[in-house]
This record gives sequence, C-alpha cells and structure tokens, in this order.
Amino acid sequence: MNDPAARVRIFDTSLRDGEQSPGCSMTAAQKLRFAHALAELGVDALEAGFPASSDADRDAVRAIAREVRGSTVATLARCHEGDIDACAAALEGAAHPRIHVFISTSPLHREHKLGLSREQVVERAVMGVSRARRLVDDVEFSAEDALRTEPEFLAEICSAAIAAGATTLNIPDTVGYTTPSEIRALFEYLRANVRDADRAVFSAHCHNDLGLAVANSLAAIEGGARQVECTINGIGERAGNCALEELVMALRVRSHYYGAHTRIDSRRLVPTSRLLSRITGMAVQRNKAVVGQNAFAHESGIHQHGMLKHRGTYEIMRPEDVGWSQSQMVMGRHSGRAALADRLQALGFQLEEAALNRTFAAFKTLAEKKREVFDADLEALVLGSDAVAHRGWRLSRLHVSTGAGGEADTMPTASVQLHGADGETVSEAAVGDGPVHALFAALARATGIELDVDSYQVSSVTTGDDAQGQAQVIARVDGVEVTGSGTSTDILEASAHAWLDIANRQSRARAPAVHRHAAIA
Ligand SMILES: CC(=O)SCCNC(=O)CCNC(=O)[C@H](O)C(C)(C)COP(=O)(O)OP(=O)(O)OC[C@H]1O[C@@H](n2cnc3c(N)ncnc32)[C@H](O)[C@@H]1OP(=O)(O)O
Ligand SMILES: CC(C)C(=O)C(=O)O
Repeated sequence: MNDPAARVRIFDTSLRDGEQSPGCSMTAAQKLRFAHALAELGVDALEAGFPASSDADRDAVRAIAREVRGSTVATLARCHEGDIDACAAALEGAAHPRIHVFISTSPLHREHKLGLSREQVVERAVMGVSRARRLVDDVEFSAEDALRTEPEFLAEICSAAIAAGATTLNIPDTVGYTTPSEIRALFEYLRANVRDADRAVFSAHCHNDLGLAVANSLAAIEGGARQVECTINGIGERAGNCALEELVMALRVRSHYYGAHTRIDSRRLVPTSRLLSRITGMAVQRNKAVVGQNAFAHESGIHQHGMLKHRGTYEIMRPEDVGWSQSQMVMGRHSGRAALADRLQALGFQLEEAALNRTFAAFKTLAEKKREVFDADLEALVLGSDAVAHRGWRLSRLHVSTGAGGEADTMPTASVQLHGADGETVSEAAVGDGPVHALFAALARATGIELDVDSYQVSSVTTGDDAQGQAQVIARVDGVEVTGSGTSTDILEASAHAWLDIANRQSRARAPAVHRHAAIA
C-alpha cells in the first residue's frame, strides 16, 4: 500500500443496515444499550438509524445522540428535505453528529427505481448534501449501487458531492456484486478522477451476497478507502454486510501486508458479538470466523497434537485477543492419543501407556456414538460409569412452574429433590427470572454449589415430536471453562442434568486424589 501508516476508520451500521436483517429489529432501549457497547468497542462512527422511517427509530437515535460519547453518531436520509431535517432534529445533543445522505446512481436504479435522469440524480444529490451541510459539519454522501454505476458518472457525482460539502464519500456495493480486483481498481480510479478527492475520506460499504464482503472491503482499502462500513456478526440486508470482527482482525493479523490499523479494542469483539445475538435472538453460526463457537476449537488429533506443542501451528491469532478466554480442545471422533492424555491429565488422571491405549480404544468407540465426548464421559471411561454415577448428586424429582401475565403465582419457581453420593436426600425450591434461572437456583441451594454460568443452550439431538433435547451449560470453575451436558425429552430435566454434570465434577475434582486413581488399576 502507498500509505504505510494508514488509519482505517470503522463505521458500524449494525443499528441501521444491520437492523434491516429480517428478524433483527430492536427496541429503542436495545439500540441504546448496543450503541454504548459499540462506543466501548472503539468504533469511529456508529449509524444509529433512519429517523424518517419510524417514530421508534427517531426516538432511538435521539437517545443515542444525547447519551453515547466517544463515537460519531450518524443517521441516514434519502435526498429528501423531510428525511434530512428529521436527521438533524434527532441528532440534537450529539457531540459529533453526521448526516448520511444517499441516492442511487446505477442505470438500473435510475431508470427503474427512481425514474430520474443522470442530471436529475446529480441535482438531488447536491440538494441533499448542501441541505445536510447547512445543518451539521460532517456529511457523508453514498452513491447507492455504485459498483454497477458507470465509473465516469460516479466520479462526476462524487465531485459534485464534495463541492456541495460532503466530507465522506461512500461507495456501496449495494447488492454484493463486485470482486476484490474490481473494487480495488474502482477506488484507485475515483481517487485519481474525483475533483478535490483529498477533501473527503473514501469509504467502502460491501454486501455479502457472494460471500465477498470482507475480501472486497480489504481490497477497497488497498485501493485507498480509509473508512469501512461494517456490522457486528456481519448482519444486514439479505446476506448481510462486511463483518466488523473479521475485517478488524484481518487488518491486525496481516498488518505487515496492509500497513493499516483501526482503533478497535479487539478484546471486546466476542462480548459485543454475544450482546448483539442476545438482543436480536439471531445466533452466530458455530464456524463463523473470530466470534463463532468453533473459531478456536480443535477436534482432530493431528491438529490437537500440533497445538499442544505450539499453538501457532493451528492458530493465527490468540483467542484472548478477541475476547475468548482460551482455545478449546474438543474431544471427538477425530481426536488422537496426545489430546486424550492431555485432557485426562487435566482431569487428574495419569495413565500408563497400556491403560492409556485401553482408554483410547474405549474413547474411540464412544466417540463413534456421541458427537462430542465431554469430561464426564472421560471420567466414566476411566473410573467406570457406576463409580462416576454414584459419586455425585442425582436428580430424583423436578417440578417447575412458570407463566406470563404478571400474577404473583406465575413467578417462575422450581423445586428439586436430589440423592447424594452417601444416600442422603435433599429437597429445595427457588424462584428466578425465568424457569431455567429458578431451576439453577434450586440446584445451587440443594447442593450448596454455586456455579458461575457463562452460557446455556438447548438443541435438539433427535427429530420428531419426542425429540431428545440436549442442554449444554458452560461455567467457569477456578477460572477455567467447564462444559456440562444433559439429554432428555424434557429440556428442563436435560438442563438440570447439565448443571449437575458440572457441579458433580467440581466436587469430584476436590475429592482426595487417591480415590480417583484407585479405580484406574
Ligand atoms: C440500500 C439501503 O439500505 S437504503 C435504506 C433502506 N432503509 C429503509 O428503507 C428504511 C425503512 N424504510 C421505510 O420506513 C420507508 O421505506 C420510508 C419511510 C423511508 C419511505 O416510505 P414510503 O414513503 O412509503 O415510500 P416507499 O418505501 O414505498 O418507496 C420509497 C420512495 O423513496 C424514493 N427513494 C428511494 N431512495 C431515494 C433516495 N435516496 N432519495 C430520494 N428518494 C428516494 C423512491 O423512489 C420511492 O419514491 P416514491 O414513493 O415517490 O415512488
Ligand atoms: C445507503 C447505502 C449506504 C446502503 O446501505 C447500501 O447501498 O447498501
């Protein structure tokens, strides 16, 4: 790149383009909460919404403009007086307000969508930018569908937008059509052919219809873009936008190649991604780069063996640097002896070679039947399942009541009865914010064990009306992430088993070691 110390500004549009994902609408309070998280993450600008689109969006933008500090607050408007004035009114109180006006420039959009000639589109763009510029100092202009626009017309309208006062020129690949070499060449062309190009920051806004949004945004940077528009988890219209976490980490991991940096606090990437998933209810796919559950999980024996020798063999970035606590060695069908021995050692078992070989054979047989082999399964393999089952709490009765409507008797309540390792029976009850919360609170009371639960999820492991649900609880025990699982046709019962799985392991781990080694022989 020509500019070795380039700073790339990150413009997050999760709250505007991201919210355009079907199913991702957020309330004003949720948008405000997420805007604070984006400011903490260190985004240079956050697009808070499109005030003219609804009262709810206008109210969300207002609250964000008044409260959120540390990032420019941008809002979107068509080249319409009303839209632009609504932006200015909603942005009142913002420390750094930006109005972002857009109009389509491609022949297809001009003819079929707007019914406007080239001249009329330029006229509207100039009207929009100059009106916005009278209201705020920071004005962004976007040429919608820029990548399907005649390059010389794009240069003409960008030149007119700069002359009218635009400070950022955004070049959107609205339908995710371009390729890396094409967009790079377009940015180079625009930087050379737009009049007074140095008076504006060039920006890329890439959609992911062909899965190229991040690659195209990186290529735009190579071509001279110094702002990239992106969203957390890559949410956005249709297949989404450039994923912020992927772009930021690509620039960081390949900093020598790109010679560019951002001011994002990368350790906040995973917490921010999780917050967005919780707010929108849109799960992140497991194999999603950087923030997916599998991003730092290793299952195959050859990789695990390499990882145990040097993590650089199979990891190009550290999980801690993006907000995960550690890499994960997942025990499954593809795991080898090195990983098994290492995991068993972490569980307190030092096996001699012959015992390890026997356990390994039993482990492979079990892994054929189970997708993932958990610590409790390994303990059962080594100690014998009876020994494990009888050395902990077992659920003998469970009752959960819940409901909605605000009546006192619908408050989520759980009661449990457990049998202990020494034959004792204990019953306890608790209320909670929801049925699972109440259940976990009742189990904590009954066992006297407090678990610091990090995450909880239920998935179906069989199909049909009588499908088995598998509950997975991840808790932090002595600073280490421990996963417990339970299966049942009743998801609350599965959840109780998953919670007890961790609690029992925690108490076994604290039991005298001699007892645990005795069964191995
Ligand atoms: C690529 C993008 O992501 S663009 C942003 C997309 N975001 C949104 O659409 C936000 C949500 N939208 C809405 O709530 C509504 O569409 C509103 C309130 C903005 C407009 O609603 P309506 O007035 O009912 O218009 P409708 O949505 O049916 O059509 C859009 C109108 O805007 C016009 N228009 C579209 N883009 C622009 C533009 N950039 N500048 C000027 N006019 C435009 C269209 O030509 C059409 O005009 P017409 O009504 O005269 O035919
Ligand atoms: C309004 C612009 C920036 C947009 O979202 C797009 O073209 O995809």
